[in-house]
Amino acid sequence: MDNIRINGIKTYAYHGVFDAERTLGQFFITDVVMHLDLTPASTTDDLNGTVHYGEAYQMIEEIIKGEPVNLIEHLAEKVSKALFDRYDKIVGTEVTITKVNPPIEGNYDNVSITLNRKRED
Ligand SMILES: Nc1nc2c(c(=O)[nH]1)N=C([C@H](O)[C@@H](O)CO)CN2
Repeated sequence: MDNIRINGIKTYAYHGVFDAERTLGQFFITDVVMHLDLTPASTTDDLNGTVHYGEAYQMIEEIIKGEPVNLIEHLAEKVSKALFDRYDKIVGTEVTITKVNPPIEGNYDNVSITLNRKRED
């Protein structure tokens, strides 16, 4: 299946279980894969045959900057649902959210979760 990817959306936001995360905030990186048939766009050279990734970016960024939630899993679910609701052409999504510097002691680079979702008809 063809796909459109938006990679490395870096956003400062206030999601997390702990009070400190809600008050201080932290950086989140969001990577999105949208599965759809790109043949209409690739054959006609018409933007109407695909998803405008600039518009999708704005919507995703608004969600990440929006109402704080506890879990990055829930945040990813909100992004995925919004993409399906806004774009009929999308048949599947992969949303990865990374906490760049979470308040967890240890030697590691970062933490992330990935949700894979298919359109339910
Ligand atoms: N699976 C998850 N585990 C944890 C999350 C999360 O979003 N998903 N969040 C936290 C805290 O908010 C974290 O930032 C610091 O421990 C804990 N575990």
